[in-house]
Amino acid sequence: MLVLVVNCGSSSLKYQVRELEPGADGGTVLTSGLIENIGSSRIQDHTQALELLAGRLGTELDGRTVDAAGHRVVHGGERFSAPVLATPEIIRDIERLVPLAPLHNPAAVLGLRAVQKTWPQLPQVCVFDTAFHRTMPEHVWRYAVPERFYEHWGIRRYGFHGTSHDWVTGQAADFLGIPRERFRAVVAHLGNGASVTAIRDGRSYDTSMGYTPLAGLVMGTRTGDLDPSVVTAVLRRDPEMTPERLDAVLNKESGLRAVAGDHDMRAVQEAAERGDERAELALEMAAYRLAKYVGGYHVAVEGAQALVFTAGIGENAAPFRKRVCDRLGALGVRLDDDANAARARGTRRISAPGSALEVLVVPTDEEQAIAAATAALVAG
Ligand SMILES: Nc1ncnc2c1ncn2[C@@H]1O[C@H](COP(=O)(O)OP(=O)(O)O)[C@@H](O)[C@H]1O
Ligand SMILES: CC(=O)OP(=O)(O)O
Ligand SMILES: [Mg+2]
Repeated sequence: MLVLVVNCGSSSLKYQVRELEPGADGGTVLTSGLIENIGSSRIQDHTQALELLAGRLGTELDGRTVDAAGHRVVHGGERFSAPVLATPEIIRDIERLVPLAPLHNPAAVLGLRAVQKTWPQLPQVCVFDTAFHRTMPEHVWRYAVPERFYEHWGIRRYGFHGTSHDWVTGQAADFLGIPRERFRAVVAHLGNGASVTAIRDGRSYDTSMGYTPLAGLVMGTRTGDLDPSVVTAVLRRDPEMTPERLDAVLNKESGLRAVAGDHDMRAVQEAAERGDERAELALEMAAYRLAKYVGGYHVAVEGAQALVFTAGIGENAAPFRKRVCDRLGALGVRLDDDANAARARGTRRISAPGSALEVLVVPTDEEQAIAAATAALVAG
């Protein structure tokens, strides 16, 4: 079976076509690609990115046709706790969740509809970022707010990047030879969006994102954790400010972009190396915030066996990993500086012998996980 996997991130569209058997692993990759910098002058939006993709597939597949498409959908709310076959009604439900994930669900909806238009008979499956975090206990997913916030509006913590956290957890446990159901870890998914998850008994116990993907770490363009009074204060003081405008400021004009003037980690690192003080400050803020979470989650899981870095920054930004690990000496974390700096690929250990936690880099593979779930659902 040929499965097209579509992963619409906030600034990128990753796709793969995989050949696989239902019930087996993610199979082999026939073709793949990445359309980056969505939102730039070259590629204005996801619709344009999808047009580009349809054109490329025509030539890359050499006449073969895909049997199903699997989509990464960021917000599944409380309704979706497992992958589902997309119907027009399901797509409308995902659209209804747009206010909860303004950077992401619109892209997923565009992707679902664009594929439907191009290949009307193609079964499509939605795989949700929120599903993996459904194992969080109630004292973790609750906010200490009046009950009606949850009852009327579903205001609770959901957590995101679940497909990635799930996949990376399995890979890390395998690498270390620890049975997954006994694996305790802290997994840091650091991309444009970034989140850290406490893994207990191989499952999600806590995670840094919340009601929306705005909470937690300092990200490329998002604030991460913030005193909610900041929101009410700005709304009161700035007569021009509206909730929609402030949403955009907190999601798209904050984080590294606000502090360092650029949202891209490569650019911020280069600026810091040139001695740019704002870039240096942004990196210290981001590393400090992450280190605090790692300490907290080490406690949450009653002693993590491993700290795992993944996604664009986690897999590639060795100086940033070092900044974080250097703050974790009190936990007994010892980095192997050479292993950390080595330009390697694949799952690898970067901690020194005797480190209290194994520190690993594990490439994430959301596409493989989505392909497997898609094939299983379509075949079943
Ligand atoms: N070699 C590298 N060094 C430092 N940062 C990198 C490197 N490669 C990619 N990144 C960073 O990874 C981030 C994008 O991660 P990615 O997982 O692709 O994001 P998303 O899927 O959320 O769009 C960007 O901040 C980018 O600068
Ligand atoms: C949920 C989220 O932040 O996704 P991304 O990292 O793709 O922006
Ligand atoms: Mg991503």
